[in-house]
Amino acid sequence: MQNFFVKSHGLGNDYIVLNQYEISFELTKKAIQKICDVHYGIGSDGILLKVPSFNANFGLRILNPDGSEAEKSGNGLRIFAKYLFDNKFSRDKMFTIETPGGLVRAEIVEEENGKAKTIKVDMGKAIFNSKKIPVDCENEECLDETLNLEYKDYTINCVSVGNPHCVILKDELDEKEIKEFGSQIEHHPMFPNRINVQFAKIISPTQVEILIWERGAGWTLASGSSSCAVASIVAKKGLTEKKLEVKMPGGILKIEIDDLWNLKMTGEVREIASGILSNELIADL
Ligand SMILES: N[C@@H](CCC[C@H](N)C(=O)O)C(=O)O
Repeated sequence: MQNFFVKSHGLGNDYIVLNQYEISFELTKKAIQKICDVHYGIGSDGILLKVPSFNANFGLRILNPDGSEAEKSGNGLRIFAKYLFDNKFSRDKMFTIETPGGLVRAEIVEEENGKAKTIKVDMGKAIFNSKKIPVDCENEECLDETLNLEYKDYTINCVSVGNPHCVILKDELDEKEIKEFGSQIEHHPMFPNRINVQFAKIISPTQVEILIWERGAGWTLASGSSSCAVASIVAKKGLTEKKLEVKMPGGILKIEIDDLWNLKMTGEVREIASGILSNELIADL
């Protein structure tokens, strides 16, 4: 077993990719936490594990740095698509990937020196039904509802794009505020599966700026599923058009939404490093 890894990022949202058939250890909660730790491991916003699929060309599991599992990840899917193309698992530029949050179609739209650079992912449908997100809300859709924290209230809007999101519209974005309250919102009893949190500011009918607090990861520089979630909410409220740019601290993603709320996301991915996990790290997992 080689224990080969690749580390890449999508706009500063970084993932380690592993192949289930190329690792000699069990990816337990403790192992995930250690590998994602910046001091004891490689450090990352999560692990992408290549697994077999009967329904798609490839299968993907997405593991958060706290050891929990996510249903979907936008940057994770683009990073995984680059890994598949660059490492010749797929010679086609279009292929399907099965995630626990649904089947997606990925397309390499731009290459650089034979490696994938810009990737488009068909992320599936935005779902606004409270029960399906899930969010404990009396109304069928959780839009403009009040979330009570201990010393603060927020007006929230919830959506699932395969994984659950809570979007809070703001006139001004404050990094300190999302870092202070992100975890409390993520763990609020209204959200039985916890939730990803975004603060969002409308810049124009075609641009929105966001800050992100990710379930199981905390503050991140970018998030693909968060971008899709925010785009769905602001478009549903009629605050923007359905083709828009989402600006994050790490960069910009392009989102397109059709009349049935199907989402397409396009953006760059860059490889950081590849190598072999040390036997000394594996012995401590
Ligand atoms: N960074 C991701 C989202 C990863 C999953 C998330 N932490 C969750 O638990 O749902 C993205 O780019 O979408």
